[in-house]
Amino acid sequence: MSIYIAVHFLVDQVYDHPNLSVVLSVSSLLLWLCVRRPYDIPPNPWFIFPIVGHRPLLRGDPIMILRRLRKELGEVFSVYVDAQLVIVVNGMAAIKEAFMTRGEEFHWRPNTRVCDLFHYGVLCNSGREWREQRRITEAGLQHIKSSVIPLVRREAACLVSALKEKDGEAFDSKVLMESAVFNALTSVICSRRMEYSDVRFEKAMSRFKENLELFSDTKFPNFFPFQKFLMGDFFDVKFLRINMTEIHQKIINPVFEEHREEYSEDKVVDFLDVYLSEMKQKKDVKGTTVEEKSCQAVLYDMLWHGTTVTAATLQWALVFLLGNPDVKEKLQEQLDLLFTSNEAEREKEKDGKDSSAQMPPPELPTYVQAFIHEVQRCANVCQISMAHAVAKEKFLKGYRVPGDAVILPNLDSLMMDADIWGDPFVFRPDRFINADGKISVPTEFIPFFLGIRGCPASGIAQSILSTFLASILFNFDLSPEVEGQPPATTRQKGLVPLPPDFKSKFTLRR
Ligand code: HEM
Repeated sequence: MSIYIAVHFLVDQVYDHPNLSVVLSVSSLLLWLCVRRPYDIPPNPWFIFPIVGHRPLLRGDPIMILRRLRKELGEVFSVYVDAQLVIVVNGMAAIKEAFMTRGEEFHWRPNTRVCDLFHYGVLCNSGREWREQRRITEAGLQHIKSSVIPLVRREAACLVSALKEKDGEAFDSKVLMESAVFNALTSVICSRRMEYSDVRFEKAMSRFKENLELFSDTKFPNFFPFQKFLMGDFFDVKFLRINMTEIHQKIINPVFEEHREEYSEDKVVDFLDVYLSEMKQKKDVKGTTVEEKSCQAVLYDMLWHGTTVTAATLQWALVFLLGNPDVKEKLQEQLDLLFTSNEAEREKEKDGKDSSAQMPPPELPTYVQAFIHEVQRCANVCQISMAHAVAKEKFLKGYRVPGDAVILPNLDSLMMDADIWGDPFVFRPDRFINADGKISVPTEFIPFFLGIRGCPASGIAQSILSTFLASILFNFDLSPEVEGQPPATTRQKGLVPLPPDFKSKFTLRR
C-alpha cells in the first residue's frame, strides 16, 4: 500500500515538475545499470527492482520462498538482495559438487560487513588464516574427544537436578537448556562451568541472540554497500561489536588469562590448553595467525554458534516430544529396558558425584538415535548452513559464479525433499531404522554440512543432544502446560529458527 501511495506521489510530482522527470529518468537509468544482470549467472526472477533488487519478492517465510524458486528456476538459482547477488545451491548433486568435490574453491566466506567483525576466528575466516585456525580447532577437538562424554554426563546430571527443583511446575525451559549446553561446552573447551543462577548466563544468551539476529538480518549490515561511510549506528553494527566485546570481557578474556597463567606443557587438558600450546610453539613464526586474538575469537565462535544451534535443536526436540506422546513413550520404554539390563552401570553412576540424578548408560538404543536424527532433520536449525563465497570467478553447473557473490547451500532442499523422504513433513523416527532394526542414514542427511567446511564439532553436539535428551526422558514425564495442547511447530524467523516460546512440565517418573 505504501509503495502504491509513493508511486502516485512521484507521478504527481513528475507532472508538476518536468525537470524532476529528467532527474528521475537519469537516476533510474544509473540504478538500472547498477543492478543489471549478467546473462550467464544462475537464473533469477525476471523482474528486478532498482536499488532493492528482488527484495520485494522475498517477503514472507524465506524457506517457502526458496522452495518455490527452486521449483521455478532449478537446482542453482540466484536472487539480488539490493545490489548483492546471492546464489542458492539446492539438491545433493549441486551441493556435493560445490562444497565437497570442489570444497577448496567454495570454502570462502563472503566479504560482508558482519563477516569482517568476526574474521579472526574460524567461523568467518577464509584462505590461509582459516586453514590455520581450522587445523588447530580440529586438533583441539581431537585432544578432548575422550573427556566429552563424562563431562556432558556430569552437566546432564546437573540439568536433571535443576529440573527436579521445578517440582513438576509448568515453566519455559529455554534459558535453562541454553545454560546447560553452554556449560557442557565450556566444560570441554576450557574446564569451567557456571551455576545456573549466575546472572552472566542470561546476559550472554541475550547477547548471543541479539548478535544472531543482527548477523542473520539481510536488512543492512551485510548488503547495503555504502553503510560503512555513514555516521552513527543506523544498522546496529556498533551494537553488534559492543555485544561481542561484552561477552569477551565478561566470559572469554578472564578464562583465557587464567588459563595462560596456569598453563603447563605437561598438563594439556582442554581445548584452550591445546591452543595455548600451539601459541607457544608458533611464538617466533612470522605471519602466523595463532595468537591471542585469534584464540579468543575461536572460543567466541564455538560458544556462540555451538550454544545457539545445539540449544535450538534441544528446544525443537521438546516440541516434538510434547506433540508426539507415542514417540515419547516408546523412547522411555527403550531407555528403561536398557537401564534395567545395565544395573552395574547404574550402580557406578550412583557412586559418582551426583547420586540424585539417575543417568541412562552412554550406549543408547537404536530408537533413541533415530529420534535424534529425526529431530535434527525436522528442526533443521542450519537451514541455509552458512554463507559461502569463491575467491575468484568460478562456474557451477554451467553458470557463472562471480567472486563477489554470496553463496547459500540450501539444506532445506535436502532435509525436506519429498523425493528423498516420501513424507518429509511427518515426524517419524522409524524412517532412520532399516528392516534389520539397524540405524540407516540417507546420504542426503547432512545437518552438520559436508566437506572441508563441515561442522568440526558434530561429535560434541551429538553427545550433548543424546545425553541430555536421554537423561530428561529417563527421569521425567514431559507434558504440555495445558493437557492436550502441545506447543506450536511454526518456525520463527531467523538464521537459527526456533519454535514459539512454550511452557512444559517435567514430572519425576521415579
Ligand atoms: C546441533 C548442533 C550443531 C549443528 C546442527 C551444527 C551445524 C553446523 C553447520 C551447518 C556449519 C556450517 C558449515 C558451513 O556451511 O560452513 C557449522 C560450522 C561450525 N560449527 Fe557447528 N553445528 C552444531 C554444533 C556445534 C558445536 C557444539 C560447536 C562447537 C563446540 C560447533 C562448531 C562449529 C564451528 C567452529 C564451525 C565453523 C567451521 C568452519 O567454518 O570451518 N558446532 N556447524
